[in-house]
Amino acid sequence: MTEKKPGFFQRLFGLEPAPSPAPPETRPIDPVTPAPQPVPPAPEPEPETVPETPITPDAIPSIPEPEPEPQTAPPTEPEVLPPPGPPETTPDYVEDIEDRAAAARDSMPIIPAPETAAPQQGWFQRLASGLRRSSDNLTTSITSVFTKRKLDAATLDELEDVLIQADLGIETAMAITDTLRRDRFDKDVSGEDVRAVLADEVEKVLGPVTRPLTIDTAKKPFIILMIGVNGSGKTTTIGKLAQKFAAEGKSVMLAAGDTFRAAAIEQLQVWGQRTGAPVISRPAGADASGLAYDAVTQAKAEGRDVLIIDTAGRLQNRDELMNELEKVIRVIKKVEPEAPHATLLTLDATTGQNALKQVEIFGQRAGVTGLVMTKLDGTARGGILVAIARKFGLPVHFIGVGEGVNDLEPFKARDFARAIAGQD
Ligand SMILES: Nc1nc2c(ncn2[C@@H]2O[C@H](COP(=O)(O)OP(=O)(O)OP(=O)(O)O)[C@@H](O)[C@H]2O)c(=O)[nH]1
Repeated sequence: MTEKKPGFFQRLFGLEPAPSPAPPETRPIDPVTPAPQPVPPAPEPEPETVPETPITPDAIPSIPEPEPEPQTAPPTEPEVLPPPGPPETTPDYVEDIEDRAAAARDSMPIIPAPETAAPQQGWFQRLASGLRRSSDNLTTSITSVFTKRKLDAATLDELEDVLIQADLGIETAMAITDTLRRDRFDKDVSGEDVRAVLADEVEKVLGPVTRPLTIDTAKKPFIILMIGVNGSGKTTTIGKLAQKFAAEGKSVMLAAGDTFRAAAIEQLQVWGQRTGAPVISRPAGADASGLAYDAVTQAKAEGRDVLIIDTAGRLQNRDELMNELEKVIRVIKKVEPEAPHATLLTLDATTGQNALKQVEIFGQRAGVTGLVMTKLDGTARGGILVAIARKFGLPVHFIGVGEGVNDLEPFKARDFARAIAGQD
């Protein structure tokens, strides 16, 4: 192996970014507002000027919150689990919350699902344009490294740096430079040759994690638990998935398990309205595990095909919040011992290296079965998916490249590899 330049690892690890956006340490509890606002019409997008986390007007906005009342500590978890069927899960109570949910739904305007920014484009075009910041970053750096015609050791070192800084991970960076060293050392090599090797290597890593989310129709309902840090895209992804499943003719129920934020409950109710899926909810501040219990009980009773349970965003290092998540899972298992049938971790691609930590801790605490990476359109750090795939080998089910309803697609290794390497 070639000797590294001084300060190489220091630069590498010194570059680790803080997770973004930084979620609040305490959670506000909001009064429930009656109905969401209609989404404004979409202006034309400007791909060249995508901000770090683009919020397009045609997007599903996170419904703005009223002035928060700071709360110093999240709701505490009781030491002992309530016996099956806590008071708030009695049939009367369930009926009551359903009536209230139905009344709330009926009073809402029908809000069409936001379209993707460029619906006329095929998925690969949208993926490529979503990943443009990542691929431009890589290809520009690669081109600037390959100024000499013959491939030498210094150029390979520089290339390795570039690949690591693009968050691909040390192993993948080394695999790429090793291939070039073996096949092309002291030979003419162009940026295009390097991009081809990059695409092949990325595809090799991502191939094994490309696994679609399969809904087992024998499970009624198939229960999906959506988890992740604050703002990683859980609720939006639930909406997009609900839309997909509904379009496949499945009967879907949603559970507004992010009981900390009134806006998150409303956001889910809007998605329920759009997709025709009933939403089980409780007022903000209610116990999330009790809500999950109600939702599973009701979805079972109604013979729903799919139940998707939202959860409050939580940082992986907030132990008490991770305990609460474990409790939600335990309570779900009381009604349906094999559930959740899928526990999906949403990862915001813009968080870069911190996503590795999120996968590790959420995996340990909540038994993540698959990943959804969102916001690949808002970052130059899309390479992090490669590092995550190599390190954890967890299935990547979906990726999101925008806020529109069609901007979430099943993950495909070859497409991703070509797009990130800037290949058409
Ligand atoms: N650009 C872009 N934005 C996205 C994508 N997915 C979600 N978003 C946006 O990210 C923001 C946060 O999404 P939410 O779905 O509210 O995230 P959450 O994880 O439910 O948030 P909490 O409830 O705070 O934990 C919203 O503005 C979404 O529209 C994506 O793939 N691309």
